Amino acid sequence: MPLLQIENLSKTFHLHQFEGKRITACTDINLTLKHGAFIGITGKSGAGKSTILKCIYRTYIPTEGTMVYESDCFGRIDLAKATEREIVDIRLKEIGYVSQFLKLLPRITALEAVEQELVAAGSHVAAASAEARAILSHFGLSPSLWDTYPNTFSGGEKLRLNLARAMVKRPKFLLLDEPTASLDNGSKEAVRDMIMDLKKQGTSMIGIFHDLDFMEKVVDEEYNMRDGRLMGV
Ligand SMILES: Nc1ncnc2c1ncn2[C@@H]1O[C@H](COP(=O)(O)OP(=O)(O)OP(=O)(O)O)[C@@H](O)[C@H]1O
Repeated sequence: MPLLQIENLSKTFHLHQFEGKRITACTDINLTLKHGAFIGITGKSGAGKSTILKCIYRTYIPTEGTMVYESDCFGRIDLAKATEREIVDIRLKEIGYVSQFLKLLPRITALEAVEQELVAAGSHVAAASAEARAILSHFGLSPSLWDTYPNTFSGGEKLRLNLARAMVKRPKFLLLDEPTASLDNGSKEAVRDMIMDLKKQGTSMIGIFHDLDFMEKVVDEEYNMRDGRLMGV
């Protein structure tokens, strides 16, 4: 059994404020992710790449299709039909999501944001603090920023904090939406090291990339998206 089997996935948005206009972001997506594998997806802006990741993470509820996932918590489960409670549990313990956009509660410092992830997953506070510091250093987030609020961080700083938050829990399955966007070469190296490290430990991943050189060095399989459809390359 693969880790994730997506069949006939489609997502259509209904824009009620525009007289019911519809936008079909992705259509008839079929994808198999084996345990421990890394799939890379490229494609033009607006092709529907992020929509696939957001359906898997259940930020969006798919319009059609199934996404059967081998969960540690629940066994085989269709993420398209899982309850909100099941999704919350799976996000907490199994699936990480990284993007450049950061949604944090106000007045939570960068260090606390990483510590919280670990504590929510069951770590002790002292251990969480040490691990959080180590991973923020790994991703080159300046220690002078650790005790400040991330809402003023640059795009690259937000991304590095997001990477630290998602990767520190060593999730079983990681979704990466442009994990190297707006990073300098040193930070890209840190992301690559962490990806290779997670791969060695068996983490399965799906990532969206505009940086094809970076992608080709880390993924096992590549797909290209065009007009909402997924094609092999
Ligand atoms: N919440 C939403 N409501 C309405 N339309 C949406 C929504 N999310 C995405 N879309 C539309 O779906 C299409 C695909 O968007 P998506 O973000 O998946 O593309 P993408 O390939 O990830 O693009 P990019 O590389 O620019 O991030 C776009 O036309 C977008 O406007």
